[in-house]
Amino acid sequence: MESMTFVLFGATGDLAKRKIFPALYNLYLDQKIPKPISVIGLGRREISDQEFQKYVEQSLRSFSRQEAFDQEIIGPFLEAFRYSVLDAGNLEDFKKLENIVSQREKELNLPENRMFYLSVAPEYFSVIANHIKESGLGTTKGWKRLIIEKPFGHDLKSARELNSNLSKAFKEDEIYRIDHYLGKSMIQSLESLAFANPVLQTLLNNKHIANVQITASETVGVEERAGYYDKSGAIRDMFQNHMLQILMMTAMNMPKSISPDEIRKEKRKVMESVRPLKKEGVRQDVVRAQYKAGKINGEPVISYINEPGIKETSENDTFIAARLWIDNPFWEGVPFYIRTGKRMAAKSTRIVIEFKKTSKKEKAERLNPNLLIIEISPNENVSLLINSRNPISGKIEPAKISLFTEQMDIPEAYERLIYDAFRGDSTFFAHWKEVELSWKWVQPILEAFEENLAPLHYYLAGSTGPEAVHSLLREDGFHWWLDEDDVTEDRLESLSEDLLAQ
Ligand SMILES: NC(=O)C1=CN([C@@H]2O[C@H](COP(=O)(O)OP(=O)(O)OC[C@H]3O[C@@H](n4cnc5c(N)ncnc54)[C@H](OP(=O)(O)O)[C@@H]3O)[C@@H](O)[C@H]2O)C=CC1
Ligand SMILES: O=C1O[C@H](COP(=O)(O)O)[C@@H](O)[C@H](O)[C@H]1O
Repeated sequence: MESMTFVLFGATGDLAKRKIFPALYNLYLDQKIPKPISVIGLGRREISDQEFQKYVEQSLRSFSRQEAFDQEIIGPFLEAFRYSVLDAGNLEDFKKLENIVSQREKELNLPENRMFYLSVAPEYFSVIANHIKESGLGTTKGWKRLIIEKPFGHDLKSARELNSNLSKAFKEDEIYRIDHYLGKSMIQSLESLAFANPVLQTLLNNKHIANVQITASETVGVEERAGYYDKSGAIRDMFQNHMLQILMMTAMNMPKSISPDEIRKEKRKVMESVRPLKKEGVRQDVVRAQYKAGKINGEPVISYINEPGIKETSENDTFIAARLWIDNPFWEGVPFYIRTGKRMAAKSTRIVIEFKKTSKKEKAERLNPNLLIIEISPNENVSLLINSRNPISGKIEPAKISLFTEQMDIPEAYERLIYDAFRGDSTFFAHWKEVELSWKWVQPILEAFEENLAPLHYYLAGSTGPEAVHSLLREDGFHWWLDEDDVTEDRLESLSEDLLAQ
């Protein structure tokens, strides 16, 4: 890993405090950080280098995964940090920054490798990229990289504009678009799950699969982000990026080789094959909804429109579900159901793959279909629900084969992604083509919502979504699996018992 300068725009913000500093520190403790490194934090407020280092230390004490705060350990880490005041709109501030960066490169004898992390509001992305170019900061004898946070655009047009602006200063292979779901360990394991298990590889196609269900349910509400969320909704906040990324990772074919280019090429092919929607047809395949007051874990929860900062007339979606078809020879005829929502019964991100019942006997005896269950968070697990004969009763009973990964103290998504960016590995960052294809697919849905062509449904906080999301599957003869309060071991046990009782 080459030494570098890590330039952090938005160093006084929430994301830096909760995720970026702790990720850097954990990488440092795990010896996965370039040595030496220069870190330059930027924000508008006036603070000294010493105050900034204290601020970083506080963030580590509150949010670091590993607790190692002896002065001889934390001291050298903090010593790498400097701070400079910068207003994104002021080119002079960038020229001043260029001096600080160059001076530190000389002091530490660093090559001119510069990583720019934009942890600021999206309206600053283009101007910052432009000023990096104009000030000479981006003209180096080493490499330069840009890490950019979501949201990447607000719709197809704005995403294209943003990309065109960024590409005046950075080439595609220098841009690392963060989608933190791609940093989750189970998502990263999806491709090797099939690759390392020919038995699964053979089965994951339309000959054997009845449907695929992808869920990301959250118990939290809009939190302190009313201003952003009420304009974004579940469709832009979760669906266009995280959910479609999970779809691509789940449905892609085996890449020819495990390289960033090949993996991203296969992901792109999935998005190219997803059957486009027309805005007039959105209501048939998409369910949008908003939460009303309810209870979560026995505690009362207010409705979305009563959340601080949300207008009582808001028709924003806090839940979205869709039925998608992938028109390629592997997945032709297999519906993919995707849903995500806030204030639902449980926090759970998971993929459930339902196998077809192939024999008449299976159907006649109403046996449980086989399920491949991939739990992404908060638990990480892969399990297979199969039917087996109980040697004592002679009955066929569902049994679960679990492939537990020990719950070690595994690195957080931001740690993995920043480490990959340090090494120049872009596999688990979103390529522009993936982002563009996702916005293109989502665009008719945005238009249908705007033109009220799809009704807004309601669901109770603490539920599993509106009735319409259940009828969406019922129409096809399916139902959502593991849809009760929790996806725990107990839940799977009781599922087995329910099926047995049928
Ligand atoms: N927070 C989160 O959990 C997540 C955030 N994101 C994304 O990360 C980015 C940052 O979010 P977050 O940290 O929450 O935002 P905050 O509002 O907490 O912080 C914004 C940062 O930007 C700086 N800033 C504001 N205006 C300017 C300006 N004109 N010029 C230079 N710097 C400026 C602020 O500096 P100062 O305060 O000193 O003025 C502050 O450091 C956003 O794109 C957000 O969408 C993505 C996923 C999750
Ligand atoms: O990007 C986002 O993700 C979080 C959910 O992330 P998770 O890792 O906890 O599953 C979501 O709460 C937030 O609204 C969204 O912006």
